[in-house]
Amino acid sequence: MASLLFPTASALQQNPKIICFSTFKPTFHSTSLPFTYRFKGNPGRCNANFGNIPDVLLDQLPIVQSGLVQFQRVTEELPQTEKWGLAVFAGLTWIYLTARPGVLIGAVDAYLLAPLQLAFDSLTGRRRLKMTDFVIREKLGEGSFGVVYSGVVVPKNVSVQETVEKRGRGRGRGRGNAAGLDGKYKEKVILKKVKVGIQRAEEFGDFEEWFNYRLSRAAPETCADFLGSFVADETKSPFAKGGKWLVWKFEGDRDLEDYMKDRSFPVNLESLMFGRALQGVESVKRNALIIKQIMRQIITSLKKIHDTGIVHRDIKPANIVVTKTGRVKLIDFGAAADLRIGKNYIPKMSLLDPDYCPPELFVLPEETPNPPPEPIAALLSPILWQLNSPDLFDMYSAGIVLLQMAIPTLRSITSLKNFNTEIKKAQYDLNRWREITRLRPDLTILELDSGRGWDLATKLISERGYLRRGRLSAAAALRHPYFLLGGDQAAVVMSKFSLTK
Ligand SMILES: Nc1ncnc2c1ncn2[C@@H]1O[C@H](COP(=O)(O)OP(=O)(O)OP(=O)(O)O)[C@@H](O)[C@H]1O
Repeated sequence: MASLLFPTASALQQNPKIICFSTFKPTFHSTSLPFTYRFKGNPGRCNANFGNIPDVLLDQLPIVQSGLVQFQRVTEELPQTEKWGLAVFAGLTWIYLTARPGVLIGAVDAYLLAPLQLAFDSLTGRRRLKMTDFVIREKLGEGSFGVVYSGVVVPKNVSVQETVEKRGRGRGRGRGNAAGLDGKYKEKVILKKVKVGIQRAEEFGDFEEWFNYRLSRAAPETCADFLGSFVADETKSPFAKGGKWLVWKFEGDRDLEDYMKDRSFPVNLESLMFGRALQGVESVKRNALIIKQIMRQIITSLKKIHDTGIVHRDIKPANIVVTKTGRVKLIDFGAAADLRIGKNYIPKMSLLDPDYCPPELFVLPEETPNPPPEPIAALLSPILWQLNSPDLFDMYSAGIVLLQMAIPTLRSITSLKNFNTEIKKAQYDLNRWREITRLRPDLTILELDSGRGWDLATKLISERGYLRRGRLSAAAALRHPYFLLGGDQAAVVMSKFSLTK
């Protein structure tokens, strides 16, 4: 990195990488350098602060500079109207390239940041994981394409024979210390074994890896910290030679589904999220604030991933982990689709959990063709996004999560299934559902503050309206009165300053 701050004449002569953009006509130049740099007037007066500019960008500056000179020369000769036309065209192109899902930033990510990340990870050894780096603790779950385990990282100077931790005290999802492994094994991880021999499992494993790397660059705070992948080099249960494994940092003991199964929900999340800041608040209001904070975090994360062109497609409490600092993170990107370049998008294929899936079933209309090659898909993606608002798919699922958190009787699998049957009958109109339901929902939490929570729920759980819109996007949901002036944010801030947490 080179730091450029108020360059003086001598600095300009000494540092081959200083360029003053504000002027173009030459009065000073240095030829002792690989490029010829020209500056107008007194270079000591050039007072732009470039901050820390990476060398790789600085190397591009001569090209940019000469481009600007060329541009100025060309436009100088043009008549005024054409100059305006050019400016409008440049403006519209800029708007198009920066509109969601961000063709320009996507190209920077694909052609610059991803290779840089790969180079950095290779240099630091992050991409050289191997099976002997980990000891498996216990199986946490199994999906269609993978089996998930908790595990620990074997410290560098230690070699272990066993691949699976021996049973003992303190076992279980990261609780207690790593039993039998004498406390040296402090770094807990989550490992997902991609199933071998299952149709499309390997493909989904590769997609999940790709999405995790992409999000680790674009929106790292939204998802579990991805450590990389490895291929097992021998068969030693549960490893099978040639099988692929994905590894994440262990983010928390329980996911939102685990917390919601507990009768004390949402109070069981209070101390994690707010410390003691809600003490003294009346019970219903306290519950409402906890739920609002969880919902705010889920929707903020959704907004960030949607901004990158990614739709998660499997939002549900089991795919939301709560960290020990009270942060909510999204996991399981195996079903996600990047609609900027068409990654993991196959027309008419849905990989859904029917309990959380919106009525349209597909993220894009069924007649959408197979995506073209990635650069072309990327160029067309703002149009596709404007016409179809694929992000609203996740917003419906988020609405179901809100309803389940706020209405205790909707938390069991059976009652959620009944709800889905009823809401279908009510044509996905929550107000109509309220009149016909036999589930006797307690709507107290949603009815607080003049029913703001209920209003938000009705705008998330709905059919798509005119032009496939209607349902609130993540950005619009965050502007809904339910979140505006929400006391949950104030309580989070207070808990940060409180020493009693
Ligand atoms: N980084 C993590 N930190 C803590 N717990 C995690 C993490 N990743 C996953 N888990 C736990 O493991 C469970 C299963 O993970 P996940 O949902 O990714 O796999 P799955 O659904 O079983 O597999 P599939 O991808 O085949 O659907 C989660 O519900 C969560 O409780």
